[in-house]
Amino acid sequence: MACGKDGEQDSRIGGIAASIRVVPDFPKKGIMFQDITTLLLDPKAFKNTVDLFVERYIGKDVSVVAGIEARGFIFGPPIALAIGAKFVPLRKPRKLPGEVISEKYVLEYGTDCLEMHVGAVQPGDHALVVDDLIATGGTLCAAMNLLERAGAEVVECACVIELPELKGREKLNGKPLYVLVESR
Ligand SMILES: O=P(O)(O)OC[C@H]1O[C@H](OP(=O)(O)OP(=O)(O)O)[C@H](O)[C@@H]1O
Ligand SMILES: Nc1ncnc2[nH]cnc12
Repeated sequence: MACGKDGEQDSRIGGIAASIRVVPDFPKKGIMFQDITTLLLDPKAFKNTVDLFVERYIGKDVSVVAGIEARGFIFGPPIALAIGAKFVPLRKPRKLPGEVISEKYVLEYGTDCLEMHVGAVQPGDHALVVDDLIATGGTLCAAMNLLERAGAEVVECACVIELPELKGREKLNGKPLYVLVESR
């Protein structure tokens, strides 16, 4: 969770958490869907979200922000622009036109695959992986595998929301994960 130097929660977190709508039983029964589209409707909450990430990563030698399709494409690019890093989209299969590397993974509700353009990331790049949410951690794991296969060092993963009961953090092989809010 985002805390200040004295360990207290940043005062912006409450507004961010309150702006996220929770939709029960979407897209199927038993899933409490964390809907960030309502956060995007609140310019103050959206700006505070991006600012909190930028404040954490500016000046930290991050050379690439990798955003995960689709919702990582909302938060990743403004962070990349603000910290002076390149943005690399990690896309669902058959969307990227160039040569790709692929990683399959298991989701809370199904399976999927992520692809990255060969050459987008170089050995020696320092990567930050950005997504809206970590559930089981499978998506972030696949993203990190792609970046590491390309020779990058993954510095950290950053998400707006964590579903702690799914223990996705434990799947990240000790890689640090920074989140702003826990699911309600
Ligand atoms: O931690 P995990 O269990 O892997 O799940 C997290 C992923 O699930 C959601 O994306 P989804 O696959 O639903 O795709 P979308 O963003 O295209 O809707 C979310 O945006 C994360 O990317
Ligand atoms: N509960 C959830 N809410 C939103 N996105 C998700 N992706 C996986 N689980 C999710």
